[in-house]
Amino acid sequence: MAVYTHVEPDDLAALVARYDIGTVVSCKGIAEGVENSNFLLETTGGRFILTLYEKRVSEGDLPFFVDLLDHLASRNCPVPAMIRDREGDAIQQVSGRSACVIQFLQGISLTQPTPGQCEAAGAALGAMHRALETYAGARENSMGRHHWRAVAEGAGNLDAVLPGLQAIVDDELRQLDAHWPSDLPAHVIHADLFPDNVLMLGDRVTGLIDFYFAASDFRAYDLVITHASWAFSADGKECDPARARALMRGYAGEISLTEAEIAALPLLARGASLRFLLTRAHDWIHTPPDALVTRKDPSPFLARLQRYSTPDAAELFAVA
Ligand SMILES: Nc1ncnc2c1ncn2[C@@H]1O[C@H](COP(=O)(O)OP(=O)(O)O)[C@@H](O)[C@H]1O
Ligand SMILES: N[C@@H](CCOP(=O)(O)O)C(=O)O
Repeated sequence: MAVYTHVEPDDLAALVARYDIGTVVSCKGIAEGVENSNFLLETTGGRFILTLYEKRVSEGDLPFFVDLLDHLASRNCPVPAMIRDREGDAIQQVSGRSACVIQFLQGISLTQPTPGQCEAAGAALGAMHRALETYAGARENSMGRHHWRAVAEGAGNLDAVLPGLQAIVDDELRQLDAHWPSDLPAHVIHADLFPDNVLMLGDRVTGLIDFYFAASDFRAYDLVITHASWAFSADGKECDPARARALMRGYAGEISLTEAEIAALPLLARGASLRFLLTRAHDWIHTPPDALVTRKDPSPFLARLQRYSTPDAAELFAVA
């Protein structure tokens, strides 16, 4: 359960009173998620998500996320609307946190997607990338590769998370610095399109959510984040070829990767694996003991990093 900040009933009633959404019926903490405090808010006007933004979301970035979702909605991407109050404001203050009331979307977050669902997710990612090619906004990727060393240092004793991890991370950072590409197609990307951030009904994508890591970066980096999170077993040790191919096929139906992008995929995927390994290791050490949250295990992303480093890793990205 991700609830770091609690909302008093009077504060909630005052917040809801700013909107034309009726009055509060119930408000329950949501079990999924690790970054922000999320509540399922029921009012006499319907069902909404109330998000209070925590540690990794800066208040100054919120107008960018609101604008990004407006752009994607205008291009028919299945993203939730940020609800505006009577003054037209989407961003509020509650319990000392910035907060938004967000449209509730139907659908289920998957844990073990089928190949058909992977294909649909790949297609939704590709369609979103096409919509983002025309998006004028930009945001520096605060979780991008120039920040990984600082995340590693900020995490503390990595060997306490997994024995030998510090040396692995140091070596990987050196290799990625030496070989990271500099000139691939780039625009704003989602940067965290894990299965829990895609809502689906059967094989249909009903929602793309949780854009709070969205930033300017290589589109192929977004693709490998999705590959790493959709195509592997839960322990990160096995890449399922059927799921991987389906994901790549769905994406290829929307976007034709350049040769340089295809060549870079294994290295970008190592970077993506390191990025989530590091933030999970950081949170493993630093999550407050009283937070209602289930910490995420870093080790499956070490396993992915190792798989993407094997000589045949390019085969994991085959379309057929
Ligand atoms: N717009 C939405 N419609 C329906 N459910 C949502 C919506 N936004 C979030 N959720 C639910 O809340 C959970 C946590 O949201 P998420 O944005 O992923 O949190 P976090 O940023 O903390 O990781 C999601 O897995 C989903 O179940
Ligand atoms: N997807 C990341 C962490 C961010 O969590 P989310 O709940 O916002 O997707 C991970 O799995 O490490």
